[in-house]
Amino acid sequence: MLKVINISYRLPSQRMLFENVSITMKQGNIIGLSGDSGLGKTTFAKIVSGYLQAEKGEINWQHRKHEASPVQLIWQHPEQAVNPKWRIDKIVKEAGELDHSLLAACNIPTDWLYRYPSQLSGGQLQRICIYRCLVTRPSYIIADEITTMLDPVAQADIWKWLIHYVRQHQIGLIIISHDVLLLEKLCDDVFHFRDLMKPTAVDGRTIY
Ligand SMILES: Nc1ncnc2c1ncn2[C@@H]1O[C@H](COP(=O)(O)OP(=O)(O)OP(=O)(O)O)[C@@H](O)[C@H]1O
Repeated sequence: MLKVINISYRLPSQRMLFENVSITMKQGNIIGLSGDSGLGKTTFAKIVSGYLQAEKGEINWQHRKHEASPVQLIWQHPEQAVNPKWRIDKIVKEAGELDHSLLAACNIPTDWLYRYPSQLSGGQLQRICIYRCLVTRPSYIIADEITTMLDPVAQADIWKWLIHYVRQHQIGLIIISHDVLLLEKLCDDVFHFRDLMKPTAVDGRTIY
């Protein structure tokens, strides 16, 4: 179980961005998170995956001993998530030993490993970022607008195998998107970010 309990975040300007956000999910569940621009969804994702510290609140998970965070974030802009001066083989090996069966599952031909990020399309580079996330064997993944910049065919392609993979490996997935129709198609449940902040969430909002 991933339990996020009453987390609050204050911006450098001292304005509270959000207060008492709670969510509970099991491995193997797929949850959609929508909400207006600027509500704090990306900030929430960064906190839960360990990139930012909440002002208060708790994040708990049950996880086997592991070096990498059990909650991994896949970013919206893959080109900003990788070092442009590194070849792809170096980028992926940074996250873990090369796993050829996972490369095949991600539909990544080995010749991509000898290219630089600028020599791959946005969709191809996002696959590399997804591989890099999966090779750390996460228990949970937060996918923050990961296909927004892709054409519909590339979008459908990524979701088809990623959803299959997380279901097969019992990984919990939170998908953040403005596309509510897409969320309704892919997810077991869809929530508006604002609903996670309701006062009723004081003792932790339980999904399922
Ligand atoms: N380090 C920071 N300094 C100042 N303001 C920040 C900082 N980080 C986030 N913000 C502000 O916090 C608000 C929430 O940002 P965030 O990216 O989390 O929202 P979001 O809900 O993901 O939006 P979108 O749907 O547009 O991606 C925005 O107004 C943003 O400008």
